[in-house]
Amino acid sequence: MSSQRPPRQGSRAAEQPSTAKDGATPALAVEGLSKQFGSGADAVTAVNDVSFRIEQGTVVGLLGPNGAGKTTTIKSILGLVLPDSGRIRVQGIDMSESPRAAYRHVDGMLEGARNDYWRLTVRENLRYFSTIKGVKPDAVADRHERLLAKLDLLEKADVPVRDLSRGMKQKVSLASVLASESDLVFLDEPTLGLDVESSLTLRRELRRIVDERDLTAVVSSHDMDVIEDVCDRVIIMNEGEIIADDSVPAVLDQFTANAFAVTSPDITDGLLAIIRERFEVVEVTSTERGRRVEVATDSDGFYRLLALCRNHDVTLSAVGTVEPDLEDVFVEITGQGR
Ligand SMILES: Nc1ncnc2c1ncn2[C@@H]1O[C@H](COP(=O)(O)OP(=O)(O)OP(=O)(O)O)[C@@H](O)[C@H]1O
Repeated sequence: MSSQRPPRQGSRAAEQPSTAKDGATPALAVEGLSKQFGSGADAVTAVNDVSFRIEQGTVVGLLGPNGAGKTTTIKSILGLVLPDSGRIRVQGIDMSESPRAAYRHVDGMLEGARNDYWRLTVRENLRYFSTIKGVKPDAVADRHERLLAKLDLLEKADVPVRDLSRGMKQKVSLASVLASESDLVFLDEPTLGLDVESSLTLRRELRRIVDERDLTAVVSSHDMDVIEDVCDRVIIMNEGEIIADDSVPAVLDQFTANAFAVTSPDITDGLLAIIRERFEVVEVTSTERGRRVEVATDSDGFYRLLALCRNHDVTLSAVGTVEPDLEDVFVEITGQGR
């Protein structure tokens, strides 16, 4: 897994060398990408001068509220949308100069699915998607078997895709993308519609396969657990622009805790009412150690809360900060929920 740390927010192509510091060509380099839909008063700028690069072996989460420009960015890279301006290079190959050579490296699964052939069996789909990428399926048959095993699809390998459950179809979609031997894959909502356990398995296997094959992946998901579990880095878009670009821990580190929690069996309804009057209570839960009250406040407020508890003879069984997760960070910087 790559440990590269990209530049902070607002990096621009002009400031970036064409190769990474260690001399390696990035798996993907997007420079000054812009796309407007419509014209005149109805014009919508979907993507506005977006630049980023992704080193080989990195998994990047692409996030943003609805209409942020994620799909337009991905579709531009996949050649499904013609950008107004900008340069896209895959493994150093310019997409507009040598599209065929560039597309050999790229594959994607859009909107939680890809066009698997429903009449073909699972195994046949994998062979088909290898073939269209110019890979001889017999040469990678062992790899396909391992992929099917990892995604728990072996038992269904000879079943036509149309006869599978939704979750299984989802896994076949993912397997087909991974079977194509592309080294840059776009996965849009890879866990959409999966139950909790299947989602967990898929996340774990996806990460393992990516590491094993040194793949580069761009993952777009409304499920922040997917991003936190699978991604090394996160790019957040809003209104067609990149507003954050950093490793997942660094993005989280930019936000200090702004919520605190106290827990005690001594927190009575009366005290809770006083706390509610003085603080913004986020959540009250019952725990084995007593009532847990979470308040949104800064550290000064937290000390006032502790003093209030002390004055009411409350013996605290737990106190602590509530660390922000990616969901909190996302809401904070985009001002919108998912
Ligand atoms: N084919 C199109 N014609 C006109 N406007 C479009 C078209 N495709 C996208 N847009 C507009 O461009 C903007 C960015 O859309 P895009 O689909 O790229 O956003 P997104 O971040 O993928 O959003 P979502 O999470 O809802 O899929 C939106 O305002 C959208 O309405």
